[in-house]
Amino acid sequence: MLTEHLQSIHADWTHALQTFPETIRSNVGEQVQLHREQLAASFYEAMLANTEAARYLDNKSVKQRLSGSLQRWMVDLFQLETSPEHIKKQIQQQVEIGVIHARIDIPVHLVLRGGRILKISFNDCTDLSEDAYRFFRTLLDLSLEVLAIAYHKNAERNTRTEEAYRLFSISQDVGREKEAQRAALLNWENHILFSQATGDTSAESMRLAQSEFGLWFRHKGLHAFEGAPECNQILAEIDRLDSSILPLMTDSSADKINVIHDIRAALKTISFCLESLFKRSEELETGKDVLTRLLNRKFLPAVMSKQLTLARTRNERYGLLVIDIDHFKDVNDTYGHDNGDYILQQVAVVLSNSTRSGDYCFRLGGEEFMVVVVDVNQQQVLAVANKLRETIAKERFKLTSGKESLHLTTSIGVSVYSGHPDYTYDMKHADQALYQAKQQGRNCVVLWDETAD
Ligand SMILES: Nc1nc2c(ncn2[C@@H]2O[C@H](COP(=O)(O)OP(=O)(O)OP(=O)(O)O)[C@@H](O)[C@H]2O)c(=O)[nH]1
Repeated sequence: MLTEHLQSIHADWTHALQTFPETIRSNVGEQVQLHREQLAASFYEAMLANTEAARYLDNKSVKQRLSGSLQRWMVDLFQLETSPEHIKKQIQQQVEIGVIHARIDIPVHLVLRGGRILKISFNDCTDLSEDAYRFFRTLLDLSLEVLAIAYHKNAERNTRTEEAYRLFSISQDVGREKEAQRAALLNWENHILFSQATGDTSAESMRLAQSEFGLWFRHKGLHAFEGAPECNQILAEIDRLDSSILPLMTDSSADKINVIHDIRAALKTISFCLESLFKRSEELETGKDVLTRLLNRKFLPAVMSKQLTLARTRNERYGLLVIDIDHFKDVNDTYGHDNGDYILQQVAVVLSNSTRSGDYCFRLGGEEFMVVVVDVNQQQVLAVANKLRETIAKERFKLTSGKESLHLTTSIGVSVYSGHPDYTYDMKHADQALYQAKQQGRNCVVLWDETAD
């Protein structure tokens, strides 16, 4: 589903394809195809000459990857196809590019500058009718508009998450806040019961939304926990209590015992949601995965952008190890989930103890971990990966009974910083190498092969 903004772009895109005759569109498409190398060359020449843009680029990546991607993007953009599905696909592709720009943090003005360079170069290397140039500019502008929308949305989301987190961690002591809000909710319940007993049931003084808890939740909690699904659930329960259940307190035909039960049940749901929100925020506050105490995924962007800056400015390369426990499902199936959890904790300890203090150990999720090995070359990363694999294979992992133990093996996919400004690019390669390690029979290390891409 396209958002409202993108739907209007879809309409404009369709209109542009309908307005310009096929002869013009096909002519422009052919010229883009013919001059793609030259267009990409002038684009990157101008970008590399710009100090700000050059921070995101280097000659090797331009030659090996970026120039080819830019050429493919342009040729794709000027395909002759005009079906609504094709236009939708085109728009979605531009959205994906905008999301990557936001992740890499490439400012929009540089993207616009790129668009301007392409327009000038296309003019310089072709000799076409004014209508053809107009078509070229229209489609390029539509694409840039989508890129900017996607960029803005994602950059804004990142900032909002950070803001919410900051607000919470700066102004609150999470542990104390949790206790205070639990107590506020309990106070409200006591207040309701007391009002019922004394017959003082004026609706306004009883509304949960206006209580200390309600005010805190609506003004601070919602902001701090923004985006969490429990927020809507709490809001819905507050609303249900205030608008449907509380009025029954003054309704002489309602069964008061049932009303009290309903209030209790709603408060229980709210408490439960609140508990899980706080639990997540404690995890967020420390940046640690609750089970293993390793770093959680949330902190990947922060850590990786620091590493990328070091790689760019000080030429300190890093390696990524994506580590997956082999046949972990069998461990759960044979010894139960608690033992599975216990083993994950022990694997995390081995990872922490076997890496240097400057390295970063993440739990990516489930039984998959990642180590960012800092300041290394390819040979050193491979040595670290092999040492880790051997250490884990030699270890005896205890079961919760304390009596038995078992051996485990791991498969490890390795990639080395490639110069790409988007860290997910190298992570994807480490993932692909891990897949190969599993294919090769597990309990092994595979380095991502650059020539295989
Ligand atoms: N105990 C426990 N198990 C988990 C956790 N997260 C994921 N798992 C389990 O990890 C297992 C992963 O299984 P698969 O993805 O099939 O992989 P595998 O059995 O390790 O097999 P290969 O990776 O192919 O060697 C599943 O059984 C998940 O339920 C967790 O937090 N605790």
